[in-house]
Amino acid sequence: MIDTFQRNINYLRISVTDRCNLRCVYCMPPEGVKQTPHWEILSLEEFGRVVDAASDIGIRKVRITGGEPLVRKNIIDLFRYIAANPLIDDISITTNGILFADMAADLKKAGLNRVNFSLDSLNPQNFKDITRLGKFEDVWRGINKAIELDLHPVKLNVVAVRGVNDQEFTDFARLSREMPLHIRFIELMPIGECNPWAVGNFISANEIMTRLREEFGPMQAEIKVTGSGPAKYFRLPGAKGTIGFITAISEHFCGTCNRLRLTANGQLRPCLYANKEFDLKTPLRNGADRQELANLIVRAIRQKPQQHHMDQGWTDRRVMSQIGG
Ligand SMILES: Nc1nc2c(ncn2[C@@H]2O[C@H](COP(=O)(O)OP(=O)(O)OP(=O)(O)O)[C@@H](O)[C@H]2O)c(=O)[nH]1
Ligand SMILES: C[S@@+](CC[C@H](N)C(=O)[O-])C[C@H]1O[C@@H](n2cnc3c(N)ncnc32)[C@H](O)[C@@H]1O
Ligand code: SF4
Ligand code: SF4
Repeated sequence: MIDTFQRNINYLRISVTDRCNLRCVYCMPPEGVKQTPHWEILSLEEFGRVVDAASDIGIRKVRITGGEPLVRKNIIDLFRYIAANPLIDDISITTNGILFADMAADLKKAGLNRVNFSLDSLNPQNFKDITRLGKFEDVWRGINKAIELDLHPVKLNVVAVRGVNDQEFTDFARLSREMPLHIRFIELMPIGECNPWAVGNFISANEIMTRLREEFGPMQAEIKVTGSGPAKYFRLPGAKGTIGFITAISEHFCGTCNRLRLTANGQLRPCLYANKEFDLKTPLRNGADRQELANLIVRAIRQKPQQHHMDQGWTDRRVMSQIGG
């Protein structure tokens, strides 16, 4: 569906749980966030009904995220359900990768097309410090499994944080030379847990680019890596993979925004950064049919804002793990 600002909204991101097996420093406090009661979280069947209705009004791509989507019980069933919808042509996941390796083959069989891993450090100790709970080797095994199973393009999300992983940017770039990985540096957004800490530790994509050029020389702009997101890609000479930038702060991409978000408790959120949400849980549980749900989704899309206002601070009660990144 085309929204008020002539953007084609064809991408739905679903946060299937607000729970997570890690506690990344920029995303969650050490004790985790207060969990939503079980009954408030949509069932897999309810998520499936929303996807069906959304596909009727033009959603073609679905990303499963969280919290950590792979901690959700029976999550593979949801992939299988979505894959059976002939209108959906791309099913992807954003995961911290801890549980991925052992589930990869089943996920692929159920319909997963591709995977984005969040990995902020290539150094096992630094990785542990950032995630508080994670083991680097588990994620690394997952990444290799994704390559082996041809879940291409395999992307790595690296949230850039000054004093935390900026000493590793060149290592990540080197990795893109050696392996068929698309490594995306994400500008830290002042959301939830890391606001206002994020402001002091922010590194712009421009600064990262300058550092990489100093080390590797000019990079070639890459026209397209399969995906629905806002990253811009470059390639080092002869590299198997690419380097991408997600410039949510320094150069926002709201003008070409194509997405909607559904939170784990059934709220449709037209913009990551605007706290306006549309309740789908109540109608779902009151027996709304596919057409009624589709009408509600249309109503939400009509109120999608033109752009974010991150400069005005974060006033939402939600944190990133509840919105799905
Ligand atoms: N401001 C803003 N940031 C976003 C948006 N979508 C994604 N991001 C940021 O980009 C990060 C990576 O997103 P992913 O979950 O990997 O998905 P993607 O980049 O849309 O996926 P592809 O389809 O593979 O391009 C997110 O965690 C956010 O930090 C958005 O709509 N607005
Ligand atoms: C919230 S996580 C959910 C999925 C999964 N747990 C994971 O980490 O991939 C989705 C993405 O949001 C990113 N993220 C979380 N907080 C962020 C912030 N404040 N600024 C930018 N990206 C953030 C994470 O790095 C991750 O790539
Ligand atoms: S970024 Fe992902 S893995 Fe890290 S705490 Fe947030 S939800 Fe969990
Ligand atoms: S901040 Fe909102 S409008 Fe801008 S790209 Fe993200 S979701 Fe779209």
